[in-house]
Amino acid sequence: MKKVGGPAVEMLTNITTTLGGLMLAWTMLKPYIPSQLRSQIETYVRRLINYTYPYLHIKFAEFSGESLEPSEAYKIIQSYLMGTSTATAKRLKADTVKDASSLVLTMDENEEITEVFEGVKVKWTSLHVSIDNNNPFSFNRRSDERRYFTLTVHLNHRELITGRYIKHVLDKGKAIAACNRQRKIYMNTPGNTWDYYKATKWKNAVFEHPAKFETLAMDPAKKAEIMKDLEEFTKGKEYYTRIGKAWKRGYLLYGPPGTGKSTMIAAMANFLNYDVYDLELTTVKDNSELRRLLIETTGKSIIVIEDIDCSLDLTGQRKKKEEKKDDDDDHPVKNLANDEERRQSKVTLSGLLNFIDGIWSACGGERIIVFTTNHVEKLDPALIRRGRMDKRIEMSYCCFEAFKLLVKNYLNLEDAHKLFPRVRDLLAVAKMTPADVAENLLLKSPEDDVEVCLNNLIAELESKVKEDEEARAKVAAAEGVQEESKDENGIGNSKDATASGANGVGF
Ligand SMILES: Nc1ncnc2c1ncn2[C@@H]1O[C@H](COP(=O)(O)OP(=O)(O)OP(=O)(O)O)[C@@H](O)[C@H]1O
Ligand SMILES: [Mg+2]
Repeated sequence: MKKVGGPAVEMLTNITTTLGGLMLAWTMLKPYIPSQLRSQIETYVRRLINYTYPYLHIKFAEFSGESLEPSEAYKIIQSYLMGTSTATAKRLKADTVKDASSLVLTMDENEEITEVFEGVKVKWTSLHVSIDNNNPFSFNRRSDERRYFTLTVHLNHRELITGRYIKHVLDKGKAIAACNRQRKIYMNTPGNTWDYYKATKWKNAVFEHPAKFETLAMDPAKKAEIMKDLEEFTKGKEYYTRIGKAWKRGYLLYGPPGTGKSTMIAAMANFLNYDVYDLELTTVKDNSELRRLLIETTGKSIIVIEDIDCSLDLTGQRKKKEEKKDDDDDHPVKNLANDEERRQSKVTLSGLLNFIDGIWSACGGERIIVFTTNHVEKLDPALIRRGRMDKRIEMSYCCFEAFKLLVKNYLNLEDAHKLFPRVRDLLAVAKMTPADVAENLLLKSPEDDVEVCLNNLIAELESKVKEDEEARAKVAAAEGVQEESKDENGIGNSKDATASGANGVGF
């Protein structure tokens, strides 16, 4: 790259200074010059400036065209400049608040900063222009004010700046914006189908769930695999583009209540720094409302449909008839509560599948969709087939490793305890969820200590083992009665077969 130095720089600086003086004089004289002559002079001056002025200006306006939304480029540059201006600008302003605790500082209006990129000096100016507005009733901020960022650099470096530098600014700006933004949880609220403004809409709140993978009690190898999978997904933009697949990933979390499915979703959101859209399907009136809601979701988000088996009748007509009775037996409360909503909602399985498959390609990407269920066997295979649900994660009963993590979280106990071997033996046979184990590890009174909590847990595990044994004995007894009745009807049973084999009597 050719650099201008010595006398050339001096000459250009002189020209620039002279031009600056002339422009000031022009601004003062302008009102006294007839308009026709004025426009002619302006045209010649502009030509002269373009010919001699050695700098390139790139302007980024806050609002472009007729858009009511601030321009994406402006917002990204604003974030980018937060990093540089905090260190170098003399006048800063507090712009937004992160996590309700720390201020995010940005360069003040009409302030400028410089930085050096690959040895080239770059100047950023933040401009705020107020425009006289004759309409006293105007509520539109845009008609009164204009904000810009201007990038100034020597013309010699045009290629570097419009290529590598701008890319660097956009990449870094996006990363800073993601880091500084307040994460939100969005929930869809019931609305009125006939009135657009009262239709189901996303309402949001700041997302501050404390769940982390570090505190999630589950098999460590499984946890590490999930974290790796998520990490690869976030870095996979190029990969997804290359293979021509939308940048999304589907997770199905299944397992009994209290095994940590919802906690896992919160941990995922915190790990990835994503927003969460908690989609309550029972309040969505029909497929078109569902489509609108999904289109309104933004990138870097997790879209969650909890208890997919109870949300809607998404198991298809075929299964509906066969399993209607089973469903009612398994979820008496959920089914009664949702019965009315199910009748009203016209969201269909195929509607949901179409939107899951179709929407992503239209709306960019970086979205994760998570379904949770307590009854994976009841879901229509179409809903959870590979490609739609890329990863199925079973959240299971508490194992010893998970227990050790819960003890560390709840009782601050990192070392082994003399009661651990007993807990290990019991957990190997008893089915207890992490939620139930955690409940026993909570200190409920000032006298409680580690030993009291562990003894409580052991007592509950023992009674659970006993209950399970009794239940198994009952089932075995019932099966024995059935076997006997088969014998009486002259049908052979397995015991006879084993006995004859043992006696060496063959064919
Ligand atoms: N694996 C786990 N690790 C740590 N805490 C857990 C775990 N599982 C459950 N918990 C604790 O139990 C509570 C309930 O768990 P959670 O709501 O995540 O269960 P769930 O599987 O979503 O249940 P449901 O099927 O009823 O929705 C959580 O608030 C958390 O404190
Ligand atoms: Mg849950």
